Amino acid sequence: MSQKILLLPGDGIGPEIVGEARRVLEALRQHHGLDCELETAPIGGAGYDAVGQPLPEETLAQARAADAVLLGAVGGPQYDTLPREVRPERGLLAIRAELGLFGNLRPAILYPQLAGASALRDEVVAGLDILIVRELTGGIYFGQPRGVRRLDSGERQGYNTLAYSEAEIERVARLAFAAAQRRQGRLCSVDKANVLESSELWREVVERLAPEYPDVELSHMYVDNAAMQLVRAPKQFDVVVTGNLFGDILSDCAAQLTGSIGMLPSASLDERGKGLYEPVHGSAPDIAGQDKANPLATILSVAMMLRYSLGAAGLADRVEAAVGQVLEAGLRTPDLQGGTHRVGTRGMGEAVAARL
Ligand SMILES: NC(=O)c1ccc[n+]([C@@H]2O[C@H](COP(=O)([O-])OP(=O)(O)OC[C@H]3O[C@@H](n4cnc5c(N)ncnc54)[C@H](O)[C@@H]3O)[C@@H](O)[C@H]2O)c1
Ligand SMILES: CC(C)[C@H](C(=O)O)[C@@H](O)C(=O)O
Ligand SMILES: [Mg+2]
Repeated sequence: MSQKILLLPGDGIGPEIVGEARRVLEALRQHHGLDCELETAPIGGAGYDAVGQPLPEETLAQARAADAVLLGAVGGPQYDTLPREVRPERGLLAIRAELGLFGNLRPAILYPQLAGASALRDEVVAGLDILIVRELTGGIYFGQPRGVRRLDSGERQGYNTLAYSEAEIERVARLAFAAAQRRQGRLCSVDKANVLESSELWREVVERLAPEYPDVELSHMYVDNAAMQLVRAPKQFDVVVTGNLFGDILSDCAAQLTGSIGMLPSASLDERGKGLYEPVHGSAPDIAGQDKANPLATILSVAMMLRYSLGAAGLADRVEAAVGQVLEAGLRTPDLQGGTHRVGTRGMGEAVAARL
């Protein structure tokens, strides 16, 4: 049966990179029998421009009806002065919450062809393959109360709430334990349990689950040390599980180990494994519309979509192999050092599609 894929290009470089992902999907449809229908809908600033909402109702309905969703990126300086409730980023947070996408898988893999492009020395990063499992629908991003209030002194105070329930911790921890079982069997839970009560509970719940996964070696690390260890000796990590804000920050940090943030895909999954797929990076307004953005994070997100939501692991392998081949051939977008052929967004997308 034909599978429905919803494309949400969003803002900035979003339409450019999703355009290249579409090219890859069309190559799979034409040459490898992928039976899919592609639809497109606005989100973020594009949603605001279209109907005054960063997550239009129609877009949400289409996302619910789709087998999988691919998102580019949202946001841009032209939207930064809008009221908070209608800013593009709220549209992204809303679709994650509405679809119950609590488990965000962010693999950071160094392609061997990009060894010299990593921020770290070859011997420290060669063969790097980390999976960051970020909790995505809780924590300080969603905690209530939140807002800006007037204090008795007359000055304003901005405030947010960091809260995690046992159930929220347990479901993301189980996802991470299961991922570790399929990988090297090591799970590091990252928190700030020396200061935060929410982290103390996080650590307790993760620890309580450990006996159910005897084949996984569990460790705990404070987030400040984890940031340092990621750039000191990243290969000590196999799977990292952490909260929403810590995971946001650590995944951008891990991106640089792989050569560029333009290389990091992600999958945001619900309880049943249905998902939204998106590159880890943002809308990159500084390079938008210039054919400079690296589309590989989005194309690799398509591979994750094929593997996790569309039951097409073989096609996922093909897409990842095609990415390896274009890097092997020396093609590089401006964000990637080295190589022999400078290409733009389109040139990179066409090269991957051609190898399919
Ligand atoms: N998932 C998302 O939609 C998402 C994620 C992060 C940031 N944002 C939004 O994006 C806007 C810009 O945020 P930012 O500048 O902090 O982060 P960003 O990730 O957009 O850009 C950071 C830097 O990385 C570069 N970069 C990012 N993606 C790239 C790619 N594919 N190829 C080459 N270079 C790339 C940019 O040019 C920029 O120099 C903001 O409005 C922010 O809220 C959205
Ligand atoms: C744009 C923003 C809401 C988003 C986040 O913080 O989750 C982004 O930084 C990400 O990493 O997906
Ligand atoms: Mg981020």
